[in-house]
Amino acid sequence: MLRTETLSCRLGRSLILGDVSARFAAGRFTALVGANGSGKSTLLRCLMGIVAPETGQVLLDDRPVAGMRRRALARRMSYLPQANVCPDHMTVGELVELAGFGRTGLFGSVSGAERETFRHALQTVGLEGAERQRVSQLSGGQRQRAFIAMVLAQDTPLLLMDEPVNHLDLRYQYAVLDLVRSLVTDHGKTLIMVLHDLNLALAYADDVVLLKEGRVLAQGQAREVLDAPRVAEGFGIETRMREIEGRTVCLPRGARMVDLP
Ligand SMILES: Nc1ncnc2c1ncn2[C@@H]1O[C@H](COP(=O)(O)OP(=O)(O)OP(=O)(O)O)[C@@H](O)[C@H]1O
Repeated sequence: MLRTETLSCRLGRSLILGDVSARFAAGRFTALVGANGSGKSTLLRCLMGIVAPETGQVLLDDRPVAGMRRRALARRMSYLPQANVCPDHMTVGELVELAGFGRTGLFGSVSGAERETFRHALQTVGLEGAERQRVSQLSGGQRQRAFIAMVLAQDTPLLLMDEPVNHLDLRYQYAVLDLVRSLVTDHGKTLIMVLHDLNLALAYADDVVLLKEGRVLAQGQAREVLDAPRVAEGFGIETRMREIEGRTVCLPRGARMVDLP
């Protein structure tokens, strides 16, 4: 289990996170939600040990992440940042092969099994056959899918993803979310994902951590946390929750919508 204990974080002079004690249960999909600027990306970066907390700590199976070696951490956790960059000349195949670094080191050779993992990751995001294409020459959504493949190919027990489906068309939003859901359900992986779409969080996530202004407003099972009063408090909007085919769906209230015939 990954958790933070009374974590606070300052960037420049601003306190970005304050007193955050969040739990990310093993073998579950936790969606990290909250308004723009509420601190979701900063919290993910603290979890990865990229940003050092001012006070408090991040614990992985009760051990402080701060004391762990980067390589050991890379075998346990993979991370997809919100903005991804790679050298201009890098191909899709080379990008995905970077996934082996945590296991083999930068100059280790790639085994047959790993090649199969890379191929499967590319197939999942619909980029099989694009290995020789330059990442810089792909569309925004295709590029995002290449980076998702790189993270999937790392095959770590824990995956942290920052808004991975934002630029994707619906087919690949669902393909990526279906896949990560099955990694959690069928393969026991632990997933922490920043998601803006509350309906995707309700459809795919087990748990939710809702941030507001750098603090945890609520956490727990998605359907319990995401009710209309909490969404109003967290996002400053009026919504209504409806049950459709046994699922909770969040709809805008008061917004002008198309009249039904
Ligand atoms: N390097 C930095 N220096 C100073 N402030 C920063 C820095 N990076 C982020 N911030 C501030 O920290 C706050 C939280 O940013 P963060 O990116 O974690 O929020 P977020 O919830 O992920 O937002 P979004 O939904 O817009 O992606 C924002 O007010 C942002 O301006």
